[in-house]
Amino acid sequence: MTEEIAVKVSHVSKFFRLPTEATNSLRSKMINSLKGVKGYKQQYVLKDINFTVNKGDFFGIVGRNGSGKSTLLKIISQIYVPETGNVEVSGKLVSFIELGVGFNPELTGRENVYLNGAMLGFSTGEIDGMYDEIVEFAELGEFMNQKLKNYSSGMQVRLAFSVAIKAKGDVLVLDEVLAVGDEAFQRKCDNFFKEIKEDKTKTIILVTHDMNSVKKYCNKAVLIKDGLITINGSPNDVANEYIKENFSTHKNESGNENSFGVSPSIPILDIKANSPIILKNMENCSFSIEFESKEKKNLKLELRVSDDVSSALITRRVKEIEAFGKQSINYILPISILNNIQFNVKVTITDKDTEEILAYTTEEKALHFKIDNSANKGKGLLSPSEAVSGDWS
Ligand SMILES: Nc1ncnc2c1ncn2[C@@H]1O[C@H](COP(=O)(O)OP(=O)(O)OP(=O)(O)O)[C@@H](O)[C@H]1O
Repeated sequence: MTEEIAVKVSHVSKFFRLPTEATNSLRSKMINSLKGVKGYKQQYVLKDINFTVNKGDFFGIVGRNGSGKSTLLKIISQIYVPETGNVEVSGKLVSFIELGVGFNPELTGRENVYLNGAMLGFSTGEIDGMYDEIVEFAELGEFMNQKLKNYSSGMQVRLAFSVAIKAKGDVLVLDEVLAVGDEAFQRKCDNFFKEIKEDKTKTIILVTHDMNSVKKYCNKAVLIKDGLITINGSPNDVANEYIKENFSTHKNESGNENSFGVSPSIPILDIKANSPIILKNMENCSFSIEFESKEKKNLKLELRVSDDVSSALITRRVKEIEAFGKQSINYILPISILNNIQFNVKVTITDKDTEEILAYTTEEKALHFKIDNSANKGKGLLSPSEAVSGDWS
C-alpha cells in the first residue's frame, strides 16, 4: 500500500538579512551604495531542507535553540516564503506556532474563537460545530463572554491551543513551547496527543525540546542543526542524538572539557585498562568501566568495541544493573582471534526505564588497545561465527 503524502518539503532554504553596520544618514547610505557596500549580510537559517510527512504521521522536529525550527514551521504554514524550494500540503493545515496571531484582546473569548477560526479558513457554520468542543477542552466555559484582555496569560494560551487542536484540520502544526498550562491541562494535552497518534486521518508536525514527548508520541522525527537536517529517522535515534548534542555543551562540575558526555545523574564515566594497552603474547584484554550514579537507578550499559581504522564493530555487549554510588565493572575480552589491529572501547549508559542516555564515552575518552601477537592468526573480525564476546566480572 502506498502511503499518502500530507506535507512534502523540497529543497527549502531561507536566509535573513542581518545589518552589518548602522547607516543612520542618507549621506552614508549613498556613499555605501556607491562603494558597493551592502550594509547587511545574508544569514542562512535553513539550507536545502527535504523531508516528507505521510498522512497519519506524528512527526517531530527537534533541534537546539536557533537551529531553524520555528522558521521551518513558518514556511510550512505559509507565513514565510522560502528563498528556494517549496512545500506541498495536502488537506487543510492548522498551525499553532505564534501566540497572539489571530487574537484580539478587546474582543471576548467567544468572538476570538470565531475570529481565529475564520483566520484559519473555517466558515461560521463550521466554527459553530467546533465551538463547544473548543470551550470544553480549554475549560473556559464561564469566561467566554469576558474580554480576552482580562484573561490570565495561561488562559489565553489554553484558548489559542484549544482552537488549534480542536479545529477540524487535516494537518496540525504545533510549537510545543507554547502549549503551557497547569498540570491538569498538560494531562489533557497528553491524552489528546495519545488519541490523535492513533487517528490515521490526522497528521501532526510537532516542534519540541522534550525528548520524552518525541519518544512517546512521534513515529518519525528529524534533527536540525545549524539549518541542516542531520538525522531523519526514528524518534529514538533523533532523541538520543539530541541529548548527546546537548551533553557536549555541558561541562561537569570541575569544568573539565575531557568530561563531556556525562550528565548530573552520572557525573563520572571512565574506562581504565587493567591489561597493557599494547597486547603482546596475551590471550585477554581487560578493562574496567568506572562511573558514579547519583541516584539509585536501573541502568543499561552498552559496551562497544570497534576497529580504529575501519570503525567496524568488533563486539557489542549490554549489561543491565541497578546502580547507586561509585561503580567499577570489569570486562575481559578474549583476543585470540585478533592480531595487528588497533581497536577502541566505548560505553553508553542509558536509564533502563526512560531510555534516556545518561552518559557516554566521547571520541577523546575512548580507550584504545593494540594487538601485536604473532601467535594470533587473524586480523580484525574473522567471521561472525568467531565474533569476539567476552565476560563481565
Ligand atoms: N525575522 C528574523 N530576522 C532575522 N533573523 C531571524 C529571524 N527569525 C529568526 N532569525 C534567526 O534565525 C535563526 C533560527 O531561528 P528560529 O527561531 O527558526 O530557531 P528555533 O530553532 O526555532 O529556535 P528556538 O528553539 O529558540 O525557538 C536564529 O539565528 C534567529 O536569530
